[in-house]
Amino acid sequence: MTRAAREIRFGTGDGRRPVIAAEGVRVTAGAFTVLDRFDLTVDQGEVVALTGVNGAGKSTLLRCLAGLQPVTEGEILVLGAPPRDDETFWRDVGLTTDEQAWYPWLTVREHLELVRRIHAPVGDSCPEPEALLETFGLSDRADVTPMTLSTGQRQRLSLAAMLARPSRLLLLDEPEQGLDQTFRDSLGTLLATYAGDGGTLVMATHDARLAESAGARMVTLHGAGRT
Ligand SMILES: Nc1ncnc2c1ncn2[C@@H]1O[C@H](COP(=O)(O)OP(=O)(O)OP(=O)(O)O)[C@@H](O)[C@H]1O
Repeated sequence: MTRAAREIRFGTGDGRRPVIAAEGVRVTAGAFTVLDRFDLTVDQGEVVALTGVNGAGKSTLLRCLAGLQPVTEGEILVLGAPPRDDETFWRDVGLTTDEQAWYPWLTVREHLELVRRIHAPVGDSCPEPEALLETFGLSDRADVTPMTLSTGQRQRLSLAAMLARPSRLLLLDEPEQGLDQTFRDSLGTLLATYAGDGGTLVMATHDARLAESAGARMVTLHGAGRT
């Protein structure tokens, strides 16, 4: 029997809040202002959906929250400190972008087992690989390598791998990419469960239905333009 998305549980909370506090964030690229005096506060257990037209600055904001891009002005605190691209930060934070990397000598199942083993002891805080394979519809592809999966199946694996280890904050850039509508609905349930179990999630998305099914608060970015 397939394990339904709503049956998966996560153990992610520790009571600190807000998880994200961004104030007066300004990001420029040459003469172009990408974000201008942007504020965002996200509490533990919240799901926030960043929406807006192409070029509105959603991915840029996610990169800033992940410590991968500096702000020109303003301040960002993530889990109580400025985000920094180091192993301590990434132990707490999961990020998905459209850049995926796989080991060509490991199967789909082995990728999930590897993630779990690296983060051991994981205990009950994360679903086991077999449960993730079922929930993400990858059970019959568990013994092949990721490069032989379809685009949508690889996106499923990417999301499953992120949920295979403990985290306190997930930053997702258009997680709906490549996913069929049925699985998008399951993903919304999974993300809502992650937040319900104490995790915090910020995602850039063009899928209002996914945002709604994840129980997200919508934050619309408008871009800024030439200074
Ligand atoms: N390094 C850069 N140099 C110049 N312009 C940049 C740079 N990075 C981002 N931009 C510009 O900033 C704007 C915001 O880009 P960003 O990728 O954050 O938008 P987005 O809202 O995620 O868009 P999409 O919905 O298409 O993914 C775009 O106009 C982009 O061209």
